[in-house]
Amino acid sequence: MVCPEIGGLYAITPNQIDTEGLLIMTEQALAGGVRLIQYRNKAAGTELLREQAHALAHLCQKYSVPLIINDHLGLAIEVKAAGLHIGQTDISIREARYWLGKRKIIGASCYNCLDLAIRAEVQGFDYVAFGAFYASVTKPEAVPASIDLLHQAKKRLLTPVVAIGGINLINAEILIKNGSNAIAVCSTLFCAQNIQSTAKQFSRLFY
Ligand SMILES: Cc1ncc(COP(=O)(O)OP(=O)(O)O)c(N)n1
Ligand SMILES: Cc1ncsc1CCOP(=O)(O)O
Ligand SMILES: [Mg+2]
Repeated sequence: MVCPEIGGLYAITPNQIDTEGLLIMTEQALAGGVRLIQYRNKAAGTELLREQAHALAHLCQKYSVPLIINDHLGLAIEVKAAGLHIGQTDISIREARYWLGKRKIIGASCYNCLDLAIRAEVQGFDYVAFGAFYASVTKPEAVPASIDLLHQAKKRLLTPVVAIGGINLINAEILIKNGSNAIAVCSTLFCAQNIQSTAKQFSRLFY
């Protein structure tokens, strides 16, 4: 499936336990032109995940920006999110598609592996994500991916490509020039002094 919604700055939320703070930061990112939000919180328990996902769904609706939930299918269904991001150790696309239906966005982590992405396209994922392209403070254990992988992916795939991992305002340009449809960013965006202006600067790289 070719999905026109996947492009531009894709914000990955940080492990924030203060919901009010998370909403303030996310709203600044949205005001700066973020095109997709992924709710990812590896530190939250079930109740906090539910509270934050509901609050983010409401906020994203206000800005008409799709909210993608990381890992948790049930949560994506509960908050009527626009989609789900799944890694290789998460649930299968078959199960995710069965519960979410054709109209939701389902993204796949393909790490540094073109074969995974080719398979993901056949299986009907809406985007494939590669990375980490650069050292990530959010996920230091992520496997490194090369720019050459982007070239190969663009030759072989129709599915939009998302680049992730240690992306900042300098290296983002290289990833975009080499074929990334979207760049997924957590720390450079959410640790910025001015989140809105940082989001704007990332967004401008796409036009
Ligand atoms: C856009 C995007 N790309 C990759 C990932 C990583 O997903 P996964 O491999 O499942 O690891 P966790 O994020 O769950 O730690 C992602 N979340 N988003
Ligand atoms: C979830 C994930 N997968 C690979 S790197 C990463 C984290 C991205 O965050 P940052 O932009 O802070 O490196
Ligand atoms: Mg995961």
